[in-house]
Amino acid sequence: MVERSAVIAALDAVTDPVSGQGLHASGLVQGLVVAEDRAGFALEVDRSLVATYAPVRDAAEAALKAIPGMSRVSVILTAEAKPGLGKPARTAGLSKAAVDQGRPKAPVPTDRPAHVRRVLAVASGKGGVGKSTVAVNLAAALAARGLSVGILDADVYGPSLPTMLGISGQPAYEDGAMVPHQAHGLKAMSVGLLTRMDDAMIWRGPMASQAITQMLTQTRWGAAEAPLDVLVVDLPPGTGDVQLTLIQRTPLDGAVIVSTPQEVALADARRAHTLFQKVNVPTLGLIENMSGDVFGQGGAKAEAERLSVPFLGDLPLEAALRQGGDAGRPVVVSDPEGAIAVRFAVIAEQVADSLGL
Ligand SMILES: Nc1ncnc2c1ncn2[C@@H]1O[C@H](COP(=O)(O)OP(=O)(O)OP(=O)(O)O)[C@@H](O)[C@H]1O
Repeated sequence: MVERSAVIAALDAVTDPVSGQGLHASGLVQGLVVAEDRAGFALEVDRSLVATYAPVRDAAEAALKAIPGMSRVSVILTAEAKPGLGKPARTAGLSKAAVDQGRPKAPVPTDRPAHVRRVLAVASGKGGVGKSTVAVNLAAALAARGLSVGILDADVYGPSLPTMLGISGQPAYEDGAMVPHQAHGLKAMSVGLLTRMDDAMIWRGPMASQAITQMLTQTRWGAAEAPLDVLVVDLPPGTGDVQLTLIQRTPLDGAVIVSTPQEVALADARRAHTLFQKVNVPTLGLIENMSGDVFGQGGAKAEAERLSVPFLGDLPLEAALRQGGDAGRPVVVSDPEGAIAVRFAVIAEQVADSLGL
C-alpha cells in the first residue's frame, strides 16, 4: 500500500526545469491517481515544451517506481490544449461571436476531394492521448474490411504518420497532383512529408489550413474508376482556433473522438464534441484509449452516454501498440488476428456502418 504523500514527495524530488520547483509543487501534475501499489498521472505542459519535458516524464516515472511497494506506474505527457493558443481565429472567415452562435456570417468554402466517398476525422481534445495511434490502426482495420482507405496526417503540431507507417520523402507530383505514399495497404499523406519536422510547429492558422486543403484536394486519393472509400484525417489535438478552422474547411462526414479514461482528458473530449456540433459534423463515437487499471476504465463510456453519442470501444495500455507505432508497422497489420486487431475491427465495423460503407 503506497501512501499518496510518498508519491507527492517523490514527485517533488524531481525538479521542474521551467519553474525550478518540485514537480508536484509546480502544478503540472494532473489527475494523480494512487491506488494500492499503482500510481499514474498526466504531466500537462505547453505544446512547445513537450520535448523539454520528455526526460522529466521519464525521471518522474523512475522516481515513483523506486518507491517501496510500487508495482505499476504510468505517466502520460500531454500537450496543453487551451483554446486560443493557435491564433488567429479570424482567418477562418468567421468571427468568434458567429462561431459561438453556431451561425457562420458567410458560408465557408469546403472543397471535397475528388473521388473520395467519405471523409472521417479522428480528433482528441488534447495531445498525447493516442489519437494518431488510433487513426492509423483504425485506417488499417477499415482496409482489412476490404475498403480502399487513405490517411491524411493533418497534425501540424507533431505529424507522426511518417514514423507510424515508416514512410519518408516528399510525395511525387504527376499531372499537377501529389501522389500519396503507399504503406501497408493505405494511401498516406502527411504534413510531415511536406516540411522539415521542426517547421511543423509554426504552421498555424491560415498556413496550416492551406497546407491541409492542398493535401486534401490536390492529392490523387482516388480515380473515377477506383474511388477511395474513406479518407481518415488525423486532426491536430485540441479545440482551439486551428482545429476550428480545419474542421470548417474540411468536408467531414463524421468524427471519432479519442480520449483517455481520466476526467481531465474527458473534459477535453467534451469540448471536441461541442466543436463538431457547432459545424454540424456528426460525432460517430468516443474511443477510450489507454484504458486500464492505472487510470481507471469506463470513463469514456459514461461520457459517451452523457453526450448521447455511441461508445465505440476501449483499447488497453499495451506495449505492442507503442512498439508498432515506433517500428512503422501498425499492430493491426503486424498481428491481424491479435486481441488489439479484434478490438479495432469492432470499432471499424461501427464506423463503416455509420458512414454507410
Ligand atoms: N493504447 C496504448 N498503449 C500504449 N501506448 C500507447 C497507446 N496509445 C498510444 N500509445 C503511445 O503513446 C504515445 C502518444 O500516442 P500518439 O502519438 O498516438 O498520441 P496523439 O494523441 O496522436 O499525440 P499528439 O497529440 O502529440 O499527436 C505514442 O508513443 C504511442 O505509441
